[in-house]
Amino acid sequence: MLLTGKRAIVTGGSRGIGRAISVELARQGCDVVINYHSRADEAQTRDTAISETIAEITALGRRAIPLEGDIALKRTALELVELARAELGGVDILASNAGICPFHSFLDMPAEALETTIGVNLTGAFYICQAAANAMKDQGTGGAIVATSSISALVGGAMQTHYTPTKAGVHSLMQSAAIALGPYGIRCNSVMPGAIATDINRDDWSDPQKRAYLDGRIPLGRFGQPEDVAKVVAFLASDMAGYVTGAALLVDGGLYVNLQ
Ligand SMILES: NC(=O)C1=CN([C@@H]2O[C@H](COP(=O)(O)OP(=O)(O)OC[C@H]3O[C@@H](n4cnc5c(N)ncnc54)[C@H](OP(=O)(O)O)[C@@H]3O)[C@@H](O)[C@H]2O)C=CC1
Ligand SMILES: C[C@H](O)[C@@H]1OC(=O)[C@H](O)[C@@H]1O
Repeated sequence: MLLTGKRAIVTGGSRGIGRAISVELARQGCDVVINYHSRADEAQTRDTAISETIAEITALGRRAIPLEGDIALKRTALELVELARAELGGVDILASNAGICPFHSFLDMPAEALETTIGVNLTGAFYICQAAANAMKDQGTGGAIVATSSISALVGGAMQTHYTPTKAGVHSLMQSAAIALGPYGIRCNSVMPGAIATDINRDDWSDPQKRAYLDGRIPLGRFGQPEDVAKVVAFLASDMAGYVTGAALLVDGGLYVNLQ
């Protein structure tokens, strides 16, 4: 195990990549505070998702402590860190992962779609990184922050003009935070997933033509699974990456480098 006895916070941890990160961190020895958030009309789906995640972690013999809350709000970040302190005695690892991507064309982008996407993906990442870093600094034992950026930090998407800048922003946040927090022994890195099969892109990829096109562009010949990303997050959070900070790691099956 890479992370025996560590205490972690994972945002957006009920489904998809965040769920896989929560479970992998537990498999590697962490207890985990898990943040999630759903619209009221999705309550049943949400409750099932978080319950399944908790059950999986409990079966591994680790603790899973859920906290529902909108990560765009600073209040949620402070509550998450307070919960980790109260229940686990502190926080050693943060996986800042929560994100949304409501696909929309550029020229008629509603202000609300833009502002919500920036709020959850970038402002939310800032607040939780700041709150966790303050706790790690106070503890005096260092820590590791791994943010979920994206291949979309490096390349664009016509239906993602509100989204790709947030992922570039998360990448940049980790670079600057690595400098600010290095003196406290806190490492900050990001993962850049490529095309990973989760709910976020289910509708977009229901178009068979788009799916076939993407399929053909991935040198490793398959879409990624959430677990492909989670393993890299666990590595970056661990002492195996003890001299890695300010780095970004593509987890994309080679998609980014495949020009022709
Ligand atoms: N899938 C992909 O191809 C890629 C994904 N990414 C990034 O990976 C991250 C995870 O995405 P993915 O797993 O695919 O998406 P999913 O839609 O499967 O999961 C999103 C998670 O984020 C949570 N969430 C959504 N909004 C909020 C909010 N306001 N506050 C707190 N939690 C919230 C959801 O909680 P709930 O279940 O309660 O709704 C859920 O746990 C995102 O940052 C995304 O940008 C990056 C590159 C590629
Ligand atoms: C949601 C998209 O399918 C997914 O999100 C990303 O960040 C990737 O670049 C894909 O576009």
